[in-house]
Amino acid sequence: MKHLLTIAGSDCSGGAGIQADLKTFSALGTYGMSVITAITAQNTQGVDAVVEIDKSMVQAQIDAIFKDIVVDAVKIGMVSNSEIIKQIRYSLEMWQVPFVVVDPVMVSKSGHHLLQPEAKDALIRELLPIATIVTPNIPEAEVILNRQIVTVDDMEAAARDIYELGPKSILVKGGHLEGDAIDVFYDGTTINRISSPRIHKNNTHGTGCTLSSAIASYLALGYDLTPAISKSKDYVTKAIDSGLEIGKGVGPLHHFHHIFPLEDHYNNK
Ligand SMILES: Nc1ncnc2c1ncn2[C@@H]1O[C@H](COP(=O)(O)OP(=O)(O)O)[C@@H](O)[C@H]1O
Ligand SMILES: Cc1ncc(COP(=O)(O)OP(=O)(O)O)c(N)n1
Repeated sequence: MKHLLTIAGSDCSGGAGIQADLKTFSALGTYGMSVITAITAQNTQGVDAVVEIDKSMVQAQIDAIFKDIVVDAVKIGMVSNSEIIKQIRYSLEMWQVPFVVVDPVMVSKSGHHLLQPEAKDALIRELLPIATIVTPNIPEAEVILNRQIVTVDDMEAAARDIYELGPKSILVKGGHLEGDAIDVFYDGTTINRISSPRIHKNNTHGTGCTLSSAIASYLALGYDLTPAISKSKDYVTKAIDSGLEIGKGVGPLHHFHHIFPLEDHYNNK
């Protein structure tokens, strides 16, 4: 059994953040653990309030896990402020982990800031260089690079430029464009487009959290980056397509346990 850790914010409605991450870990047959950086009061319609956790408590949670349990991969999501970001960098350098997936969460679909604007530089400086893969959506890639991204060619150029900021690889997610859902992967050598049909359903809350947690799970399970991304995208696509109708707004994904039988992992490794 592989042990996965998410360092992220809590979404009390269960669609995004820590809750989506743990559901993904579990559905993919891994053991999930969490370090909470912030508590959000949110639902399918928006974010009502955020309380940030003190950095000393973030440190204490990380230490409690690592001094007792082997961690096979970490996914980092909502990190809120620069103090928490610096703490995460310090703690992960101290404890070391084979794979770090950084989802640079900045703004929720409903438009609420989940990263203080002052923390953007700290996120780029402290977390990108320790990332096995960083997974910005288009608005996040635009903030990181300070320029607009409107086509898939722009996504490719963005992937090359964000790679220069230090991650081992990058996936620019295309959920915010129209047409097929095309993501762009770059590992410093080759650019790949990973495409899936766009699903016209209203339950896409937590797609980014789910994708990054699935990638972390598949890396821990022994897959290389390219197959880990393809399998994760397949997982997200099916989880949207199930059309879970919960809440009055943008609903959550359905984390089917039966989509990926566990033997799949162990036979294909
Ligand atoms: N309507 C959709 N149909 C199919 N795939 C989607 C859809 N929306 C997003 N995706 C996919 O979900 C993943 C998360 O992307 P995105 O929604 O851009 O991230 P975020 O949740 O961080 O904004 C990507 O692989 C993207 O291509
Ligand atoms: C606590 C928390 N973390 C992250 C997000 C953003 O999640 P994401 O997967 O990008 O989904 P949407 O916000 O795009 O639905 C969040 N909302 N809350």
